[in-house]
Amino acid sequence: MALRKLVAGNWKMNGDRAALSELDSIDAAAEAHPGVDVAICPPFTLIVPATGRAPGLAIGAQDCHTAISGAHTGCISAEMLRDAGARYVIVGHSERRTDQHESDAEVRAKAEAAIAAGLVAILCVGETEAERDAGRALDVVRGQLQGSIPPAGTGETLVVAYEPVWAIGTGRTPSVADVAEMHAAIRATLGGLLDGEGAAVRILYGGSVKPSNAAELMAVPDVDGALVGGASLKAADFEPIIAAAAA
Ligand SMILES: O=C(CO)COP(=O)(O)O
Repeated sequence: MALRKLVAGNWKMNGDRAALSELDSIDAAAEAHPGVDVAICPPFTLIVPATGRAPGLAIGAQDCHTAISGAHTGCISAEMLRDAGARYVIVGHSERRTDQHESDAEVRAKAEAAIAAGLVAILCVGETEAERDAGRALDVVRGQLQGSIPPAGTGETLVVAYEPVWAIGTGRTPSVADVAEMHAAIRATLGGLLDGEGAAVRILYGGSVKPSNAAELMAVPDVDGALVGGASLKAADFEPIIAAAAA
């Protein structure tokens, strides 16, 4: 089943108000390709101005807390993100799994909080280079999915992003055959965890997606879009990726 593709940009800890000018032509590119969903996940500080500046784009966040509110200094809840105008939130990014020691159980709780707040959770999984070299990539990702997929997730509320850690920000990508093998394994695992809904959950590829490789990645079976880091910061790089997803 061909699912509607989603191209999401993760700005990570980059961007100030001046950078929002990039959204003008990204918004126009999204409008020019109505068959593709386009989202930008800027830092928290830019969510409100981003929604005001680019009403045609879906805006997302890069993390949320597991609780709705309370004594959690410095944290942001999914409800707050929804109130700010966000529609998506990334959970379980490998940078947070490493830097903030987030576990699969915590990632699942964040995804559940996001869905309860009416957001779409983009849940990230992916193996390290050592795990791939040891032949464990499929097992590692299956384990992450089993530990973190919310059982109530549907095609409307949940997106999975496969991001091999060693491909993030390195310019390296897995072979098309390796991406195909992993996405097929993720699809099968989702089927086991979510029954019929597993076929409706979009599976994005992320890790050094750029204009020069987007077309071949988007053509891989069960690649339902991309989660893009560095190449989402500049409209000139992001627009061709949107176009590749639309082709
Ligand atoms: O981590 C990523 C997106 O979440 C990928 O980052 P790059 O596209 O910069 O490799």
